[in-house]
Amino acid sequence: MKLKAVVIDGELRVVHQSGVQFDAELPEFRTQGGVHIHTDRLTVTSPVLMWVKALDLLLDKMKRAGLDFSRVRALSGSGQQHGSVFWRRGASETLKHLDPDQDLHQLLQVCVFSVSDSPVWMDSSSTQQCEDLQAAAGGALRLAEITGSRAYERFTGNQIAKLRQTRAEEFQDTERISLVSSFAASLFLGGYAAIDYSDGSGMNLLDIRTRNWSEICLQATAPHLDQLLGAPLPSTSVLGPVSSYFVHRYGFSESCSVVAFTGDNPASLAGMRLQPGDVAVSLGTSDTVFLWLQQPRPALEGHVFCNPVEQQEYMALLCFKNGSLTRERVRNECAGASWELFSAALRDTPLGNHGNIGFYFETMEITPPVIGVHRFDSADCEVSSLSPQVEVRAVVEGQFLSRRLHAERLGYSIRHFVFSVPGTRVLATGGASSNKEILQVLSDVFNAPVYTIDLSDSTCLGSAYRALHGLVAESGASFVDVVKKAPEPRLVATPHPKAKEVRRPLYDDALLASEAEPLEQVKMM
Ligand SMILES: Nc1ncnc2c1ncn2[C@@H]1O[C@H](COP(=O)(O)OP(=O)(O)O)[C@@H](O)[C@H]1O
Ligand SMILES: O=C(CO)[C@@H](O)[C@H](O)COP(=O)(O)O
Repeated sequence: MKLKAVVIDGELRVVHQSGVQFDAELPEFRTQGGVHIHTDRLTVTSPVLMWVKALDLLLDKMKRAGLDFSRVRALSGSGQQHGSVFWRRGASETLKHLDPDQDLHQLLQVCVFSVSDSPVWMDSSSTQQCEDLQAAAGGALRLAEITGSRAYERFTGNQIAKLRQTRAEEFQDTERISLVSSFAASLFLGGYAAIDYSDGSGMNLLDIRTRNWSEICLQATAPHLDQLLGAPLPSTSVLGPVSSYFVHRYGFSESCSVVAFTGDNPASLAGMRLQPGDVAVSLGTSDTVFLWLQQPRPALEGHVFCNPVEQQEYMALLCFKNGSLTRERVRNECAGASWELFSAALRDTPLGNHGNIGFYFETMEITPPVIGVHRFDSADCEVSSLSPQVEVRAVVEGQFLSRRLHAERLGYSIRHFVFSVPGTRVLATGGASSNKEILQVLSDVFNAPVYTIDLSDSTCLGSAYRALHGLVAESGASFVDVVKKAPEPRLVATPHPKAKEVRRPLYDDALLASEAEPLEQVKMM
């Protein structure tokens, strides 16, 4: 988990990149993977001041590297979706008068946040609040029709309801609630930034058709919540100029525009210049699969968000919690903690893994909502272990099989695409998309060609593209036109000629078995 920055020039070339790793460079916050997992194993938070301090470090690194901030015409950004920041009463005054001689961490460490540990996307502790919200909205499907998703524990509205019920004093002391994205934008603006439609769709609070807060959801969550949230705005909005703090401390121009920040997945859609018909697979901390949608058709599984670059359109997304961290654990146990050895194991084992497969839901999964680890040998018998090399392939094939199954279900439910339709491109991004062997398995399991963009971090690049678009969006210029000079995605893997053949008997059988019986057992654990 990192805070990262990318700077592009007018030709869309990347001219600067920097990053700050939370665990390693800010050890005083004692996070693992950027988060604290609480003793109930359900509550997951991050210290909000760690994010603030990371921004100080990042901007200092960029300055030391010689970046001329005065040439930056616009900035935007993205944050992990769903996470929330609670500003204490009086914080807006503090934000307006930041002293450029001090760093942000010093200025904001006392009395600015009513909750010091922000709930993040990995949290799954608000089940009761989810049930309450669905009951108030008239059921899970009705809630999905309004907000694009049934109630999910990590969605911000349910986290807000939980905080109001369990920490009433802190809640009373809150004057504004931001998402991680609008929180970061607020720091640059020196005032509260609006939540954009796209990231706002991950809250179970926004009506994705009217693009306004849903009255039913607001009322079921907390009194006067609209005042705490502020009005949502289009994702392409210019929110204002950068604050005088950044002008004096880093030399930004007074006319540098702050364009609305958004969620990491929406930003990634922009960074990959996703087109209708493409399937994006993001292999970051979470694995996500997302598509461009023209019409919203919300279902009980998956999410529909407002589109971050085309105001009238949408995107569909599936999120899988047991992604990179699970692959890392198997790497540590079976491949000597080395990605090279992990990749070698994938090269040395055949597609289909001789019928061995595993499903590794080490923490409560989001899609599907189950927990437990199950391995099956070639005779479909459940086994307690596999040899190290086989285990490596089993985890990657099992993960992508599950991604494909749920994406196909989403595809069918929105009647949008079916894999193996000629021309379907899988666009891969996120940290693990730098691993060619992992991408080969993705291509084989999805039976489609896999493409990447030069930068494995499409969220950052997407934020830079969105900043550029924000400068001209009001005049009607389309995002596609603004980014047409960007390099085309590169083909990195094509499916093995036998992918389809091997897939049917081995993958689909294992898939049906896992989703029916074993997972039913898991559900009862
Ligand atoms: N060579 C590699 N092979 C497989 N996975 C990798 C490799 N390098 C990094 N990763 C994975 O990428 C993840 C980080 O991805 P990143 O996109 O930076 O995360 P985030 O979405 O949280 O910003 C790490 O958890 C790590 O497991
Ligand atoms: O919960 C979701 C999407 O709904 C996650 O995808 C978060 O947006 C965080 O992702 P990482 O960037 O940490 O993988």
